Amino acid sequence: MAEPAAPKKSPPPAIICIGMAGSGKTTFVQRLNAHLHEKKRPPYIVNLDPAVKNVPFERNIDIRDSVNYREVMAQYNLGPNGGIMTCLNLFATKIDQVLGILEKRQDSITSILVDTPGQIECFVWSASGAIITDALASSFPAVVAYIIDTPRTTSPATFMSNMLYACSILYKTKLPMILVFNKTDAQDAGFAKEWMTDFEAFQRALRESEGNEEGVGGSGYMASLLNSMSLMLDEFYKHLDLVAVSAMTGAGIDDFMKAVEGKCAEYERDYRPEMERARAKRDEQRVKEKEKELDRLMKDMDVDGASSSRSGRKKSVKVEEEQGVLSDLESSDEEAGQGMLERDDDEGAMDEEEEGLQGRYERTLMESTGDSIPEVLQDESFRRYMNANK
Ligand SMILES: Nc1nc2c(ncn2[C@@H]2O[C@H](COP(=O)(O)OP(=O)(O)OP(=O)(O)O)[C@@H](O)[C@H]2O)c(=O)[nH]1
Repeated sequence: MAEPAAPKKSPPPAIICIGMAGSGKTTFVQRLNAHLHEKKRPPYIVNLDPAVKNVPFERNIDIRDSVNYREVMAQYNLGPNGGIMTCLNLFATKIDQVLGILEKRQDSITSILVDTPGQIECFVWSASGAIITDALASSFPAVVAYIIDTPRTTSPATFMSNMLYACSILYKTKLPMILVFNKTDAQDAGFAKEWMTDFEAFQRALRESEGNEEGVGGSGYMASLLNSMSLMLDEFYKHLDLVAVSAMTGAGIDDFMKAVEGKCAEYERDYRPEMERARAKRDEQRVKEKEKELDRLMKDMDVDGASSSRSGRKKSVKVEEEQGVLSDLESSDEEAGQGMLERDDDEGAMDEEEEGLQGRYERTLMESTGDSIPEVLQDESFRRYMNANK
């Protein structure tokens, strides 16, 4: 009797760490990395912050290997934020290669950790940020870990601002989200849990903050705005998990990993079907547009009636041939990981590149001299010359 097939391993979750500057994203990724290594479940790490100087852990893919932030700023005459966005745009053009590498590795890794730039809007509100998150989410259960600097969120107004930001990220990325209250070694996150679960408690805190230096309580316009926003956020909190951690001491990391498991299940149940529906709609739209364009092209070519209809047919055959060539090119472009530098196997990529150059050189020679392999290429001494010059 045939052996029952081994159960298929579910793809590793992609944990995308997003948060305000200084909230502790890098320290959190470092802590998670150490924790997962300790559990013998090493993660795969992607750094998307082109401006960071030192990253205190080993990365598998680092945006800084593909684009030089300082050079981009100088070359395009950009400021720091423009530089980060342009680096992300350049990196986004290679995202299919990154995915190729990740998919190749997915059986041997247990999670993918993605560190993002501190300039949160450069990532969340840029086209490239959306391309990168969508691409990751299309192949892996993706979860956003929104890192919050707890000691800086204790006043109702800053808490509210942070929650609104989280809310906008949730609606922008449309991915399951975990609120990670970090730095709990310096400030307990009990107040946040209370405010998120007890609307009255938050209202009380708002009233108490009346007259303090932020002046947001009381009966003014700000107070009524905060009141109505907190009502709206009450609904939003139902979709979120809250975990309190300290990236410094490692407290709460187990809770975070449990929350990730829960969110992966949510991703499979709610997000994936929604995403697949959206993708199918997009593909259908694309096919329709292509058909329309082809139709228009055929009409344009059929300008002078029957005499040209024969040549029109010929041309249409040619168009089909050209399309075939195009789709061949597209599919060969999509081959996993070509050109993208993965930190542990870039040498292999170089060999492939050189192979490709020689292949192209030989093909060009063949095209210029006819179909058969030219004698010069059959010549052993020429081959040796080519190899010596590789
Ligand atoms: N007390 C305490 N400090 C922390 C914790 N996590 C991070 N920090 C400190 O917060 C500061 C910022 O941490 P980073 O990890 O660089 O923050 P980041 O969000 O990656 O910063 P950018 O990428 O520059 O936005 C550093 O001084 C860290 O030492 C924590 O859990 N507890």
